[in-house]
Amino acid sequence: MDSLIPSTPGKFKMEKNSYMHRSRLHSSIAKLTFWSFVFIGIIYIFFFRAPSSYSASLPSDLSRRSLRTYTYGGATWEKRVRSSARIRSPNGVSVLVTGAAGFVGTHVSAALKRRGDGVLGLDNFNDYYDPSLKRARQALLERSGVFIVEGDINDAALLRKLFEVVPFTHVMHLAAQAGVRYAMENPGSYVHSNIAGFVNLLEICKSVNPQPAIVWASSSSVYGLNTKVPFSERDRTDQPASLYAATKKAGEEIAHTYNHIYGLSLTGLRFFTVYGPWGRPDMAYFFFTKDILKGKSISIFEAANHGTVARDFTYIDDIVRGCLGALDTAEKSTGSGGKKRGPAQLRVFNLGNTSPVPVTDLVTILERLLKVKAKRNIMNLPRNGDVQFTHANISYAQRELGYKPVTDLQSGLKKFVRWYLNYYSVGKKAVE
Ligand SMILES: O=C(O)[C@H]1O[C@H](OP(=O)(O)OP(=O)(O)OC[C@H]2O[C@@H](n3ccc(=O)[nH]c3=O)[C@H](O)[C@@H]2O)[C@H](O)[C@@H](O)[C@@H]1O
Repeated sequence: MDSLIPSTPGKFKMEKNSYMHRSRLHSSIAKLTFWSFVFIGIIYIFFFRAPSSYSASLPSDLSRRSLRTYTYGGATWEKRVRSSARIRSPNGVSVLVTGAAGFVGTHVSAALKRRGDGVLGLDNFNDYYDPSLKRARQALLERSGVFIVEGDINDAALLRKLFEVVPFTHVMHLAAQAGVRYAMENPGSYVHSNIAGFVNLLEICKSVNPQPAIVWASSSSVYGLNTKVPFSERDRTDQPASLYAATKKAGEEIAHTYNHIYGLSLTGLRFFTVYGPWGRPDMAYFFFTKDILKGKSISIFEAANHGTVARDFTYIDDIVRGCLGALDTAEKSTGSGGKKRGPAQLRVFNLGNTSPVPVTDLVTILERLLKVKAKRNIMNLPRNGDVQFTHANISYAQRELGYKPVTDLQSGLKKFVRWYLNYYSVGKKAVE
Protein backbone atom coordinates (compact mmCIF):
# COMPACT_ATOMS: atom_id res chain seq x y z
CA MET A 1 0.00 0.00 0.00
CA ASP A 2 2.86 2.38 0.81
CA SER A 3 4.19 2.23 -2.72
CA LEU A 4 0.81 3.34 -4.04
CA ILE A 5 0.66 6.43 -1.88
CA PRO A 6 3.10 9.15 -2.84
CA SER A 7 4.99 10.32 0.20
CA THR A 8 5.59 13.81 -1.08
CA PRO A 9 3.78 16.16 -3.43
CA GLY A 10 6.88 16.13 -5.64
CA LYS A 11 6.66 12.41 -6.11
CA PHE A 12 2.99 12.78 -6.87
CA LYS A 13 3.73 15.24 -9.67
CA MET A 14 6.20 12.89 -11.25
CA GLU A 15 3.75 10.03 -11.22
CA LYS A 16 1.03 12.27 -12.51
CA ASN A 17 3.30 13.25 -15.43
CA SER A 18 3.77 9.66 -16.51
CA TYR A 19 0.03 9.39 -17.10
CA MET A 20 -0.25 12.55 -19.24
CA HIS A 21 -0.78 10.76 -22.55
CA ARG A 22 -3.52 8.46 -21.39
CA SER A 23 -7.20 9.21 -21.81
CA ARG A 24 -8.92 11.85 -19.68
CA LEU A 25 -11.22 9.22 -18.17
CA HIS A 26 -8.31 7.06 -17.22
CA SER A 27 -6.62 10.04 -15.68
CA SER A 28 -9.63 10.98 -13.57
CA ILE A 29 -10.03 7.38 -12.37
CA ALA A 30 -6.38 7.40 -11.44
CA LYS A 31 -6.83 10.71 -9.62
CA LEU A 32 -9.90 9.44 -7.85
CA THR A 33 -8.09 6.26 -6.87
CA PHE A 34 -5.13 8.20 -5.69
CA TRP A 35 -7.13 10.64 -3.58
CA SER A 36 -9.15 7.78 -2.16
CA PHE A 37 -5.92 6.20 -1.01
CA VAL A 38 -4.74 9.48 0.47
CA PHE A 39 -8.05 9.92 2.23
CA ILE A 40 -8.10 6.35 3.55
CA GLY A 41 -4.48 6.78 4.58
CA ILE A 42 -5.27 9.90 6.59
CA ILE A 43 -8.27 8.25 8.23
CA TYR A 44 -6.09 5.26 9.05
CA ILE A 45 -3.31 7.35 10.54
CA PHE A 46 -5.56 9.59 12.63
CA PHE A 47 -8.17 7.15 13.79
CA PHE A 48 -6.27 3.91 14.07
CA ARG A 49 -2.52 4.38 14.12
CA ALA A 50 -2.42 7.56 16.20
CA PRO A 51 -4.57 6.44 19.11
CA SER A 52 -2.82 3.10 19.40
CA SER A 53 0.64 4.63 19.38
CA TYR A 54 -0.61 7.33 21.76
CA SER A 55 -1.87 4.77 24.20
CA ALA A 56 1.39 2.89 23.90
CA SER A 57 3.42 5.90 24.92
CA LEU A 58 0.93 7.22 27.43
CA PRO A 59 -0.39 3.87 28.49
CA SER A 60 -3.24 2.57 30.41
CA ASP A 61 -2.83 3.90 33.89
CA LEU A 62 -2.27 7.46 32.72
CA SER A 63 -5.32 7.44 30.49
CA ARG A 64 -7.31 5.64 33.13
CA ARG A 65 -6.23 8.28 35.59
CA SER A 66 -7.35 11.14 33.43
CA LEU A 67 -10.63 9.54 32.54
CA ARG A 68 -11.48 8.57 36.06
CA THR A 69 -13.84 10.82 37.94
CA TYR A 70 -13.88 11.00 41.67
CA THR A 71 -16.78 12.11 43.75
CA TYR A 72 -16.29 14.30 46.75
CA GLY A 73 -18.09 16.93 48.73
CA GLY A 74 -21.18 16.99 50.88
CA ALA A 75 -21.65 17.45 54.59
CA THR A 76 -20.66 13.91 55.59
CA TRP A 77 -17.54 14.02 53.46
CA GLU A 78 -16.50 17.39 54.90
CA LYS A 79 -17.08 16.11 58.40
CA ARG A 80 -14.77 13.16 57.74
CA VAL A 81 -12.14 15.46 56.26
CA ARG A 82 -12.28 17.80 59.26
CA SER A 83 -12.23 15.02 61.79
CA SER A 84 -9.25 13.32 60.17
CA ALA A 85 -7.31 16.60 60.02
CA ARG A 86 -8.15 17.66 63.60
CA ILE A 87 -5.06 18.32 65.68
CA ARG A 88 -5.12 16.34 68.93
CA SER A 89 -1.90 17.37 70.64
CA PRO A 90 -0.85 20.80 72.00
CA ASN A 91 1.93 21.45 69.47
CA GLY A 92 0.38 19.48 66.67
CA VAL A 93 0.17 20.47 63.02
CA SER A 94 -2.36 19.65 60.32
CA VAL A 95 -0.87 17.82 57.39
CA LEU A 96 -2.22 16.97 53.97
CA VAL A 97 -0.39 13.78 52.94
CA THR A 98 -0.50 13.13 49.19
CA GLY A 99 0.14 9.55 48.14
CA ALA A 100 -1.16 8.44 51.54
CA ALA A 101 -2.03 4.94 50.31
CA GLY A 102 1.51 4.54 49.01
CA PHE A 103 4.31 2.82 50.88
CA VAL A 104 6.01 5.83 52.48
CA GLY A 105 2.74 7.79 52.63
CA THR A 106 1.03 5.16 54.77
CA HIS A 107 3.88 4.95 57.25
CA VAL A 108 4.26 8.72 57.53
CA SER A 109 0.50 9.25 57.93
CA ALA A 110 0.31 6.64 60.68
CA ALA A 111 3.29 8.15 62.52
CA LEU A 112 1.86 11.67 62.37
CA LYS A 113 -1.51 10.47 63.61
CA ARG A 114 0.12 8.56 66.46
CA ARG A 115 1.73 11.69 67.80
CA GLY A 116 -1.47 13.70 67.66
CA ASP A 117 -1.13 15.64 64.44
CA GLY A 118 -4.09 16.17 62.15
CA VAL A 119 -3.68 14.07 59.00
CA LEU A 120 -5.69 13.95 55.83
CA GLY A 121 -4.65 11.59 53.05
CA LEU A 122 -5.06 12.02 49.32
CA ASP A 123 -4.45 9.24 46.82
CA ASN A 124 -5.63 8.34 43.32
CA PHE A 125 -5.25 4.57 43.91
CA ASN A 126 -3.86 4.05 40.41
CA ASP A 127 -2.97 0.56 39.30
CA TYR A 128 0.78 0.97 38.70
CA TYR A 129 0.99 -1.91 41.16
CA ASP A 130 -1.67 -4.04 42.82
CA PRO A 131 -4.31 -1.57 44.09
CA SER A 132 -5.53 -4.12 46.63
CA LEU A 133 -2.31 -3.50 48.60
CA LYS A 134 -3.14 0.21 48.57
CA ARG A 135 -6.65 -0.58 49.77
CA ALA A 136 -5.24 -2.69 52.59
CA ARG A 137 -3.00 0.22 53.62
CA GLN A 138 -6.04 2.49 53.47
CA ALA A 139 -7.95 0.15 55.79
CA LEU A 140 -5.00 0.20 58.16
CA LEU A 141 -4.98 4.00 58.24
CA GLU A 142 -8.74 4.20 58.61
CA ARG A 143 -8.49 2.12 61.76
CA SER A 144 -6.15 4.75 63.21
CA GLY A 145 -8.44 7.60 62.20
CA VAL A 146 -6.83 8.76 58.94
CA PHE A 147 -9.25 9.39 56.10
CA ILE A 148 -7.88 9.13 52.56
CA VAL A 149 -9.68 11.25 50.01
CA GLU A 150 -9.71 9.54 46.64
CA GLY A 151 -8.48 11.98 44.01
CA ASP A 152 -5.62 13.17 41.88
CA ILE A 153 -3.09 15.90 42.62
CA ASN A 154 -3.87 17.24 39.14
CA ASP A 155 -7.42 18.05 40.26
CA ALA A 156 -7.17 21.74 41.18
CA ALA A 157 -10.81 22.03 42.24
CA LEU A 158 -10.43 19.16 44.68
CA LEU A 159 -7.23 20.58 46.19
CA ARG A 160 -8.85 23.99 46.54
CA LYS A 161 -11.81 22.40 48.25
CA LEU A 162 -9.57 20.54 50.69
CA PHE A 163 -7.83 23.79 51.68
CA GLU A 164 -11.23 25.47 52.07
CA VAL A 165 -12.29 22.82 54.54
CA VAL A 166 -8.95 22.61 56.38
CA PRO A 167 -6.27 25.34 56.54
CA PHE A 168 -3.41 22.82 56.44
CA THR A 169 -0.21 24.06 58.05
CA HIS A 170 1.86 21.48 56.15
CA VAL A 171 1.76 19.36 53.02
CA MET A 172 3.71 16.11 52.94
CA HIS A 173 3.81 15.50 49.22
CA LEU A 174 4.57 11.85 48.52
CA ALA A 175 2.28 11.20 45.56
CA ALA A 176 4.42 10.38 42.53
CA GLN A 177 4.98 7.99 39.71
CA ALA A 178 7.80 5.96 41.20
CA GLY A 179 10.11 3.32 39.72
CA VAL A 180 13.18 3.84 37.62
CA ARG A 181 12.76 1.24 34.86
CA TYR A 182 9.01 1.73 34.24
CA ALA A 183 9.75 5.21 32.86
CA MET A 184 10.74 3.60 29.55
CA GLU A 185 7.35 1.91 29.33
CA ASN A 186 5.14 4.79 30.42
CA PRO A 187 6.95 8.13 30.20
CA GLY A 188 3.72 10.13 30.21
CA SER A 189 2.74 8.99 33.68
CA TYR A 190 5.96 10.51 35.10
CA VAL A 191 5.25 13.86 33.50
CA HIS A 192 1.61 13.67 34.62
CA SER A 193 2.33 13.00 38.29
CA ASN A 194 5.85 14.23 39.01
CA ILE A 195 5.74 17.43 36.99
CA ALA A 196 2.17 18.47 36.12
CA GLY A 197 0.76 17.18 39.42
CA PHE A 198 3.49 18.81 41.47
CA VAL A 199 3.02 22.17 39.73
CA ASN A 200 -0.75 21.95 40.25
CA LEU A 201 -0.24 21.30 43.96
CA LEU A 202 2.20 24.20 44.27
CA GLU A 203 -0.19 26.50 42.42
CA ILE A 204 -2.85 25.79 45.03
CA CYS A 205 -0.38 26.03 47.94
CA LYS A 206 0.92 29.41 46.81
CA SER A 207 -2.59 30.85 46.46
CA VAL A 208 -4.11 29.75 49.76
CA ASN A 209 -3.89 31.77 52.91
CA PRO A 210 -2.01 30.85 55.04
CA GLN A 211 0.36 29.08 52.67
CA PRO A 212 1.43 25.68 54.02
CA ALA A 213 5.04 24.55 54.35
CA ILE A 214 5.75 21.72 51.94
CA VAL A 215 7.96 18.67 52.39
CA TRP A 216 8.15 16.44 49.34
CA ALA A 217 9.81 13.29 48.02
CA SER A 218 12.71 13.71 45.66
CA SER A 219 14.97 10.75 44.96
CA SER A 220 18.54 9.52 45.17
CA SER A 221 18.25 8.90 41.45
CA VAL A 222 18.86 12.62 40.81
CA TYR A 223 22.58 11.87 41.31
CA GLY A 224 22.40 9.88 38.07
CA LEU A 225 25.83 9.29 36.62
CA ASN A 226 27.59 11.12 39.46
CA THR A 227 30.62 9.05 40.49
CA LYS A 228 31.77 10.98 43.53
CA VAL A 229 30.85 9.02 46.67
CA PRO A 230 29.20 9.32 49.08
CA PHE A 231 26.63 11.50 47.32
CA SER A 232 26.41 14.88 48.95
CA GLU A 233 23.64 17.43 48.40
CA ARG A 234 26.25 19.72 46.86
CA ASP A 235 27.23 17.19 44.16
CA ARG A 236 26.12 17.62 40.60
CA THR A 237 22.67 16.36 39.70
CA ASP A 238 22.54 17.33 36.07
CA GLN A 239 23.12 13.88 34.58
CA PRO A 240 19.95 11.89 35.26
CA ALA A 241 20.06 8.32 33.94
CA SER A 242 16.28 7.86 33.70
CA LEU A 243 13.23 9.95 32.91
CA TYR A 244 12.09 9.23 36.46
CA ALA A 245 15.26 10.87 37.78
CA ALA A 246 14.84 13.75 35.34
CA THR A 247 11.30 14.43 36.59
CA LYS A 248 12.47 14.40 40.21
CA LYS A 249 15.31 16.75 39.33
CA ALA A 250 12.79 18.94 37.52
CA GLY A 251 10.74 18.90 40.73
CA GLU A 252 13.72 20.31 42.63
CA GLU A 253 14.05 23.15 40.14
CA ILE A 254 10.30 23.78 40.20
CA ALA A 255 10.50 23.93 44.01
CA HIS A 256 13.18 26.58 43.66
CA THR A 257 10.93 28.65 41.43
CA TYR A 258 7.91 28.54 43.75
CA ASN A 259 10.10 29.35 46.70
CA HIS A 260 11.66 32.26 44.85
CA ILE A 261 8.52 33.78 43.41
CA TYR A 262 5.86 33.00 46.00
CA GLY A 263 7.74 32.50 49.28
CA LEU A 264 6.70 28.87 49.69
CA SER A 265 8.72 26.96 52.26
CA LEU A 266 9.93 23.83 50.46
CA THR A 267 11.97 20.84 51.62
CA GLY A 268 12.88 18.06 49.19
CA LEU A 269 13.94 14.68 50.54
CA ARG A 270 16.14 12.47 48.40
CA PHE A 271 15.09 8.98 49.45
CA PHE A 272 17.57 6.13 48.95
CA THR A 273 15.88 2.83 47.95
CA VAL A 274 13.37 2.67 50.79
CA TYR A 275 12.22 -0.81 51.82
CA GLY A 276 10.19 -2.49 54.54
CA PRO A 277 6.78 -3.88 55.51
CA TRP A 278 3.90 -2.69 53.32
CA GLY A 279 6.49 -1.94 50.62
CA ARG A 280 6.17 -1.54 46.88
CA PRO A 281 5.79 -4.75 44.84
CA ASP A 282 7.66 -3.19 41.91
CA MET A 283 10.87 -2.99 43.91
CA ALA A 284 13.57 -5.66 43.66
CA TYR A 285 13.63 -6.80 47.32
CA PHE A 286 9.84 -7.30 47.13
CA PHE A 287 9.57 -9.24 43.87
CA PHE A 288 12.78 -11.18 44.63
CA THR A 289 11.02 -12.43 47.78
CA LYS A 290 7.95 -13.40 45.79
CA ASP A 291 9.93 -15.15 43.06
CA ILE A 292 12.31 -16.95 45.42
CA LEU A 293 9.31 -18.38 47.29
CA LYS A 294 7.76 -19.48 44.01
CA GLY A 295 10.99 -21.13 42.86
CA LYS A 296 11.21 -18.72 39.92
CA SER A 297 14.61 -17.46 38.83
CA ILE A 298 15.53 -13.87 39.61
CA SER A 299 17.68 -11.55 37.48
CA ILE A 300 20.53 -10.01 39.39
CA PHE A 301 22.21 -7.16 37.58
CA GLU A 302 25.95 -6.67 37.44
CA ALA A 303 27.94 -3.86 35.87
CA ALA A 304 30.62 -4.18 33.19
CA ASN A 305 33.55 -6.50 34.04
CA HIS A 306 31.49 -8.20 36.76
CA GLY A 307 31.20 -4.87 38.58
CA THR A 308 29.11 -4.84 41.73
CA VAL A 309 25.72 -3.16 41.65
CA ALA A 310 24.87 -1.79 45.08
CA ARG A 311 22.22 0.29 46.82
CA ASP A 312 22.10 2.32 49.99
CA PHE A 313 18.92 0.47 51.07
CA THR A 314 17.12 2.52 53.73
CA TYR A 315 14.57 1.12 56.15
CA ILE A 316 11.13 2.69 56.23
CA ASP A 317 11.13 3.59 59.95
CA ASP A 318 14.34 5.55 59.52
CA ILE A 319 12.83 7.36 56.54
CA VAL A 320 9.69 8.18 58.53
CA ARG A 321 11.81 9.75 61.27
CA GLY A 322 13.57 11.79 58.59
CA CYS A 323 10.23 12.94 57.16
CA LEU A 324 8.95 13.99 60.58
CA GLY A 325 12.24 15.78 61.28
CA ALA A 326 11.81 17.68 58.02
CA LEU A 327 8.21 18.66 58.89
CA ASP A 328 9.17 19.72 62.40
CA THR A 329 12.01 21.95 61.24
CA ALA A 330 10.14 23.39 58.26
CA GLU A 331 9.71 27.13 58.63
CA LYS A 332 6.49 28.87 57.67
CA SER A 333 5.97 29.98 54.10
CA THR A 334 6.24 33.74 53.83
CA GLY A 335 3.76 34.58 51.09
CA SER A 336 0.08 35.33 51.22
CA GLY A 337 -2.55 35.86 48.59
CA GLY A 338 -0.12 34.52 46.00
CA LYS A 339 2.49 37.19 46.87
CA LYS A 340 5.87 36.69 48.45
CA ARG A 341 6.47 38.77 51.58
CA GLY A 342 10.04 37.76 52.29
CA PRO A 343 12.62 35.03 51.71
CA ALA A 344 11.42 31.53 52.59
CA GLN A 345 13.18 28.30 53.47
CA LEU A 346 14.36 26.06 50.61
CA ARG A 347 16.11 22.80 51.47
CA VAL A 348 17.12 19.45 49.98
CA PHE A 349 18.30 16.52 52.11
CA ASN A 350 19.64 13.04 51.48
CA LEU A 351 17.79 10.42 53.48
CA GLY A 352 19.86 7.28 53.08
CA ASN A 353 21.51 4.65 55.24
CA THR A 354 25.16 5.47 54.36
CA SER A 355 25.87 1.79 54.01
CA PRO A 356 25.56 0.49 50.44
CA VAL A 357 24.94 -3.24 50.05
CA PRO A 358 25.55 -5.24 46.85
CA VAL A 359 22.35 -6.63 45.35
CA THR A 360 23.89 -10.13 45.56
CA ASP A 361 24.15 -9.72 49.35
CA LEU A 362 20.52 -8.61 49.49
CA VAL A 363 19.62 -11.89 47.81
CA THR A 364 21.77 -13.90 50.23
CA ILE A 365 20.00 -12.28 53.19
CA LEU A 366 16.60 -13.06 51.65
CA GLU A 367 17.62 -16.68 51.05
CA ARG A 368 18.57 -17.05 54.71
CA LEU A 369 15.37 -15.44 55.96
CA LEU A 370 13.12 -17.36 53.58
CA LYS A 371 15.08 -20.59 53.95
CA VAL A 372 14.90 -21.04 50.20
CA LYS A 373 17.77 -20.96 47.75
CA ALA A 374 17.30 -18.40 44.99
CA LYS A 375 17.68 -19.35 41.35
CA ARG A 376 20.14 -16.62 40.40
CA ASN A 377 20.35 -15.40 36.87
CA ILE A 378 23.24 -12.94 36.68
CA MET A 379 22.83 -10.48 33.86
CA ASN A 380 24.27 -7.22 32.61
CA LEU A 381 22.81 -4.07 34.07
CA PRO A 382 20.30 -3.10 31.39
CA ARG A 383 20.51 0.37 29.94
CA ASN A 384 17.08 1.36 31.13
CA GLY A 385 17.74 3.90 33.82
CA ASP A 386 19.53 1.95 36.54
CA VAL A 387 22.72 3.33 38.00
CA GLN A 388 25.49 1.12 39.36
CA PHE A 389 25.46 2.27 42.96
CA THR A 390 24.08 4.80 45.41
CA HIS A 391 25.59 5.96 48.67
CA ALA A 392 24.25 8.83 50.77
CA ASN A 393 26.21 11.34 52.73
CA ILE A 394 23.69 12.20 55.45
CA SER A 395 25.62 14.72 57.55
CA TYR A 396 23.40 17.63 56.50
CA ALA A 397 20.22 15.77 57.48
CA GLN A 398 21.91 14.64 60.67
CA ARG A 399 22.72 18.22 61.60
CA GLU A 400 19.46 19.87 60.58
CA LEU A 401 16.84 17.18 61.11
CA GLY A 402 18.47 15.02 63.77
CA TYR A 403 18.25 12.22 61.20
CA LYS A 404 20.05 9.05 62.26
CA PRO A 405 19.27 5.75 60.53
CA VAL A 406 19.57 2.79 62.89
CA THR A 407 18.43 -0.20 60.83
CA ASP A 408 20.84 -2.41 58.91
CA LEU A 409 19.63 -4.35 55.88
CA GLN A 410 19.57 -7.69 57.70
CA SER A 411 17.28 -6.44 60.50
CA GLY A 412 15.09 -4.44 58.14
CA LEU A 413 14.60 -7.34 55.74
CA LYS A 414 13.75 -9.59 58.64
CA LYS A 415 10.82 -7.31 59.47
CA PHE A 416 9.85 -7.12 55.82
CA VAL A 417 9.88 -10.90 55.35
CA ARG A 418 7.86 -11.42 58.50
CA TRP A 419 5.24 -8.96 57.22
CA TYR A 420 5.31 -10.49 53.72
CA LEU A 421 4.71 -14.05 54.91
CA ASN A 422 1.93 -12.89 57.15
CA TYR A 423 0.26 -10.57 54.65
CA TYR A 424 0.30 -13.07 51.81
CA SER A 425 -0.43 -15.94 54.24
CA VAL A 426 2.54 -17.92 53.01
CA GLY A 427 2.42 -21.23 54.86
CA LYS A 428 6.18 -21.55 55.09
CA LYS A 429 7.88 -21.43 58.43
CA ALA A 430 10.74 -19.04 57.79
CA VAL A 431 12.35 -16.23 59.80
CA GLU A 432 13.04 -17.47 63.31
O1 LIG B 1 16.36 5.53 45.84
C1 LIG B 1 15.79 5.89 44.84
O2 LIG B 1 15.99 7.00 44.40
C2 LIG B 1 14.87 4.97 44.12
O3 LIG B 1 14.90 3.70 44.73
C3 LIG B 1 14.24 2.71 44.03
O4 LIG B 1 14.92 2.47 42.82
P1 LIG B 1 16.06 1.35 42.81
O5 LIG B 1 17.16 1.71 43.73
O6 LIG B 1 16.39 1.12 41.39
O7 LIG B 1 15.29 0.11 43.47
P2 LIG B 1 14.91 -1.32 42.87
O8 LIG B 1 14.18 -1.20 41.62
O9 LIG B 1 14.28 -2.05 43.98
O10 LIG B 1 16.34 -1.96 42.55
C4 LIG B 1 17.24 -2.25 43.59
C5 LIG B 1 18.50 -2.84 43.02
O11 LIG B 1 18.22 -4.10 42.45
C6 LIG B 1 18.69 -4.16 41.11
N1 LIG B 1 17.79 -5.03 40.35
C7 LIG B 1 16.53 -4.63 40.07
C8 LIG B 1 15.68 -5.45 39.37
C9 LIG B 1 16.11 -6.70 38.95
O12 LIG B 1 15.38 -7.49 38.30
N2 LIG B 1 17.38 -7.07 39.25
C10 LIG B 1 18.24 -6.28 39.94
O13 LIG B 1 19.39 -6.67 40.19
C11 LIG B 1 18.74 -2.73 40.64
O14 LIG B 1 19.72 -2.57 39.64
C12 LIG B 1 19.12 -2.00 41.91
O15 LIG B 1 20.50 -2.00 42.07
C13 LIG B 1 12.78 3.09 43.76
O16 LIG B 1 12.16 2.18 42.90
C14 LIG B 1 12.65 4.49 43.23
O17 LIG B 1 11.29 4.83 43.20
C15 LIG B 1 13.43 5.41 44.15
O18 LIG B 1 13.32 6.73 43.82
